[in-house]
Amino acid sequence: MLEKLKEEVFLANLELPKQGLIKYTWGNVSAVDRSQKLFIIKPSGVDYDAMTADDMVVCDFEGNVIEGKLNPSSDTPTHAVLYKHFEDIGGIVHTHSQWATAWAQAGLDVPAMGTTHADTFYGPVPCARFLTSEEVERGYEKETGHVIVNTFAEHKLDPLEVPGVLLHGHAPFTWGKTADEAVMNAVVLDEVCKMNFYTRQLNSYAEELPQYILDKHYLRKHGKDAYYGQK
Ligand SMILES: O=C(CO)[C@@H](O)[C@@H](O)COP(=O)(O)O
Repeated sequence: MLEKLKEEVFLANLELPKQGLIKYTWGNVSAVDRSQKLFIIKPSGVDYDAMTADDMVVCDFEGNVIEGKLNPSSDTPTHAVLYKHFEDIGGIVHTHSQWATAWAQAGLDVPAMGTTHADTFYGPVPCARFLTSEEVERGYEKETGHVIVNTFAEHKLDPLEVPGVLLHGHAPFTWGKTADEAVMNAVVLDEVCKMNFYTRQLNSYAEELPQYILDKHYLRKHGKDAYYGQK
């Protein structure tokens, strides 16, 4: 069942260590099949060198395992909530990549300081609040998903325009139309966190990108009048 998508998810997971986004098993990638209301995610805590496409786990939008011999990622309930509420996304990534995690631990939104940011994220990437002890008690990973969804609702953000978030004290989640796009967005987010850090070291008063440059860069790559690349 869903063999092609399993292969895609497996390969996207292997990209995380290749891109230097994770150490050990500190991350996960999933992708969804909207027609079947099912998603595929990597198994929990399995060494990337030992993992095969056949180890991928099929889950429903409640996080129940539908097919697979291994336990799914511990973050499966978060992915399930995001697929349920962000109806246009096709893939999700969670990492503990160094630079984005440093910003998450600092509890800072990631401002759009340059066009590297604007090519992918149409505005600042928000840092969602700490979970409360009640939320952790109620269901840590599921409530993590709800905190992300509520953060986007409060900031009136479109998850396709801002395809990522930081969680205070934790790390980033990114997403995209596919698992590969979600991985690319995780790479970009980590890079812009690093660039922003250095920018603020060089000039703590460095300004955020003016709105018209943010518009220009985001919209030339995305949206109906996009002209970047071979469109
Ligand atoms: O956030 C964490 C650990 O803090 C987990 O996402 C990470 O270790 C990945 O766990 P899984 O192997 O996907 O269960």
